[in-house]
Amino acid sequence: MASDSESEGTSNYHASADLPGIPENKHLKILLDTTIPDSFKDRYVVGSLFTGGHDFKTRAYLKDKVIDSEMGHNHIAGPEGSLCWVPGCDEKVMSDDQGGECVPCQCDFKICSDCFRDAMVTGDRLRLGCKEPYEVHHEAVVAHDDLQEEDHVVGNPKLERRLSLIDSTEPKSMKNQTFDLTLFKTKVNYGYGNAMRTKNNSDGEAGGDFELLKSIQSGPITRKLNISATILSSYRLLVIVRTCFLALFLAWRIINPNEDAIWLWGVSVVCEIWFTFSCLLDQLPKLFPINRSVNLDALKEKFETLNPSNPEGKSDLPGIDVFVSTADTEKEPALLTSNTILSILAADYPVEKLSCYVSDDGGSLLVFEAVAEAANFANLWVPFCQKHDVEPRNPETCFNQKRDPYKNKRRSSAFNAQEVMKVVRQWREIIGDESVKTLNIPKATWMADGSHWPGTWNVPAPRHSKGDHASVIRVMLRPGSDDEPIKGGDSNSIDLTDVEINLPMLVYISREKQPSHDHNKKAGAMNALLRASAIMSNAPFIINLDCDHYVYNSQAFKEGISFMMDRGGDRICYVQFPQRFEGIDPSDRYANHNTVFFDVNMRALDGIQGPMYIGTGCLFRRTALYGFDPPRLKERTGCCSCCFFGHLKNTATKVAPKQDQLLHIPKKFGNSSTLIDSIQLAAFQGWPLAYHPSVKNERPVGALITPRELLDGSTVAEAISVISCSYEDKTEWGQRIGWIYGSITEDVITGYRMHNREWKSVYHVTKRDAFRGTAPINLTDRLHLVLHWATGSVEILFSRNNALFASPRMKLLERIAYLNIEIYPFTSIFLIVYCLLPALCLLFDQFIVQSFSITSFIYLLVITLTTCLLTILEIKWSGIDMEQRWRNEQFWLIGGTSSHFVAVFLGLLKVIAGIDISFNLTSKPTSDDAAVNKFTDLYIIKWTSVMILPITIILTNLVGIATVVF
Ligand SMILES: O=c1ccn([C@@H]2O[C@H](COP(=O)(O)OP(=O)(O)O[C@H]3O[C@H](CO)[C@@H](O)[C@H](O)[C@H]3O)[C@@H](O)[C@H]2O)c(=O)[nH]1
Ligand SMILES: [Mn+2]
Repeated sequence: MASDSESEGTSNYHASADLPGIPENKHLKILLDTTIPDSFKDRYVVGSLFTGGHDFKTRAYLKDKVIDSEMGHNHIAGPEGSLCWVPGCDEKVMSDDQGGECVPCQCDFKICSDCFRDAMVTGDRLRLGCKEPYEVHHEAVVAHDDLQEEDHVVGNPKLERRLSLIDSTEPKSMKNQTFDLTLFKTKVNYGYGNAMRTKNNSDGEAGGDFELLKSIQSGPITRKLNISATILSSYRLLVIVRTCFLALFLAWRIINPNEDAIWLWGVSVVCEIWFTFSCLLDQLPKLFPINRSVNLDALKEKFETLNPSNPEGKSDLPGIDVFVSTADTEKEPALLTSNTILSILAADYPVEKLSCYVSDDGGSLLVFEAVAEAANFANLWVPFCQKHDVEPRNPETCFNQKRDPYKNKRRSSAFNAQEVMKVVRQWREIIGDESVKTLNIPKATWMADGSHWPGTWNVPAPRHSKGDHASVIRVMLRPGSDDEPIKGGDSNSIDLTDVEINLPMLVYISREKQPSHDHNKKAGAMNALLRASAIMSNAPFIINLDCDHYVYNSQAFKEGISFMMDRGGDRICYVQFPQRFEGIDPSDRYANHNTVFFDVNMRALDGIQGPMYIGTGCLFRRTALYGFDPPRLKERTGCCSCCFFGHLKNTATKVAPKQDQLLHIPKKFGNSSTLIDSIQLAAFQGWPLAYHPSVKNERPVGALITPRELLDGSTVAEAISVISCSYEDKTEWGQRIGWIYGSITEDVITGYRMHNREWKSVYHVTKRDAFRGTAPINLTDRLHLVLHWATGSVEILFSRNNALFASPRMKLLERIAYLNIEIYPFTSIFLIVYCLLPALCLLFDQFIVQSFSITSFIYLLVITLTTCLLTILEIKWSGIDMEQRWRNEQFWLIGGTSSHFVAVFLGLLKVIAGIDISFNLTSKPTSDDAAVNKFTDLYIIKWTSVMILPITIILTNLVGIATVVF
């Protein structure tokens, strides 16, 4: 038995055998990492469950059998023979002709042939141990033959690059860090795994390099497709005509008051002015719509093709960390999450560059096990998809499986019963039957290996309930370690010969929760993942998916990355894909597809500064999420054709972030120095390829072909420390960094903040839907969803994120679009009044009706006519379905007279009385619901107070008509 104190102080990470409160825990073995060389540690990462948090000690629980199986894994060297000392490498040390170990430098730095070759090939013969250059007579010591083939590269001075290493042996101290933000400087050595060409060589080598680069530049990867000029000009003309008409009408209205019923006149004029105003806000941002297309062949040519800088044709694409959020197993079935995870793992992206992080806010063992099962199944599923080009790569949709195997069959429940019975039996033997009843048997939730689940228990207990549990990290699939893809054989149940069987990294994360801390819902969960992933994989790009949105198009990741890697891509903060839904009734009765928003408004915004961020299906640039400003370059041409006023403004070359911002970086980001150190690297890796020596913020070809570092235990332990609930105390997380807190529609604000910093975003409608999700189809749930969004909008209007206060950097039309989103719920007030007017007139005085209705009639007629024409043109340029467009209009009236009005009410309640509004998680339909009772859900009408108003309107109008008729 090792007591905790024994290992304390020697390391911030230790694996413990003694889990308190676990009887007869024979499965677990003591492991003190201090006795284990670095290179071994990573092997324990996959087998260990890391827990910790605010006042929990960080621990790694490890199982015997895991060690055994890991040791048996064929691409991990056994304990015999020394291993390479290069951080992250676990290859055997180079051997000489006689098979004995050989060390290429007198400093005795042990190195494997691959790392040695890398040090030579990348052109820098820096000795890794003593930092002196290696001698050039390397052929003598390297046993590998293939080095000879690359001699031309080694010998080519033009390709010399500097390989820099972050000294990982240095203790990870979190204090006394002076932050040197070389983020946007050009002469920097970026961390391990990223060779950086030295610039400004005296003999003009850099110029030579760019000659070489030009030869592989095959034109743009992405293109903007303009909408047909005839359609667009008629659209614009119509908008102008309509605006003029409305202005004239209003003027006439104001000049000619109806003396008989001045109240009626006043009310209707106010309503009409508002409608005109909101109509204008809605219309203006739609004047410059665009479409986009991606050329994946060009991407491949630039990033995955043989060239002198990339002699093996390895992928030079940047990494992507995918975040999946889930929070409640009742409303979000674990099977749904597993399917989403599998679709991500099977996406067509280089495995060594892809990681998937699952955030489980419920801390549920069920989700944990589901992720583990998914990881297990991925071994078969991912190569299978690759071999047979399966689409979509979500097993459930693919096989159209009809039931949820997890339903009513919770492994943990069965296991609990077994464990409890065991304890009862033991006690019976010792102290007879009677007293057993009074015994206090722990109601823990047990894991399959006999340990307690550190998260939420089936029978909640202190420190083990929703909202109160330790943090948990478990690496379910370890990152690919080899630079060579591992090809499968046909020993499996399916023949995987020549199919790559390496898998992306998969990590289960449940952040720590305590009742004393606000967890900030999804935004909080995303920020925890943002930090943990920075430490564990630090991909420069992040894709955010809700658990119910899966990858429907395996090329989607590459398509998104194309925009980031194209010229000018360094100024893009995110690429948003449309939300597309499955399981919606064919007639789309309640406009669930939201086509007008996704195909008209968002496309139009894309032509200004960019679409909004809508919570899921979005590819982010990590540094944009960190709250940095975009780089501003004066030599940009041709990339800003979309900007309305943009051309003139962007001439100043400012280095971002500002100097005074830099000094406070550690405080803003919290005290993990690993996290802070990772920022520069993420920025550099996210830049597009250099195409001209004078252009800054671009990276050299081949900088990302080196394999990434392997994870070790202390890294995961560091990741545990950044997901504790106290980490964000006194930092700017949620204020200026990461997903923004305090709003029920955190997504809109998070995107808005980026646009406010002058970042641009891109909207990409792929031919085959990139992602697909679910949406509630019955009226009640639909109205609640609308209520959720509308309340969020009202809330933003009354916050400092109001678009009226936007910085001058934000494009005017973009600002108008955000303003439109913020005020649209208010239209409901005027709409309701306007709808009630005719009925009221009928009830009171028929003469008034006549004078009122003639003018209103003209007004409504023209509005309707122009709207119809505009709609037809919109349909022509966005290609949406006529019927769906009509549904949208219909539902706008339903939502507009109900949810929107309640939203205004709730929003004002919050602003004036400070009463907080909370929304429940949206229930996701299970496959059962969808398959067995197709769309019966559609007709379910549950009573909701939201419907009071539309019903009142209908009744008043009916009564009005009745009084006239009878
Ligand atoms: O405490 C929480 C609450 C929610 N979630 C996750 O957040 C996602 C979105 O929640 P959901 O209830 O499905 O929201 P929707 O009603 O679908 O909301 C839409 O609008 C929200 C606010 O604008 C966005 O956050 C969502 O991404 C977007 O899909 C889900 O994956 C949840 O698991 C958490 O991780 N932790
Ligand atoms: Mn959702």
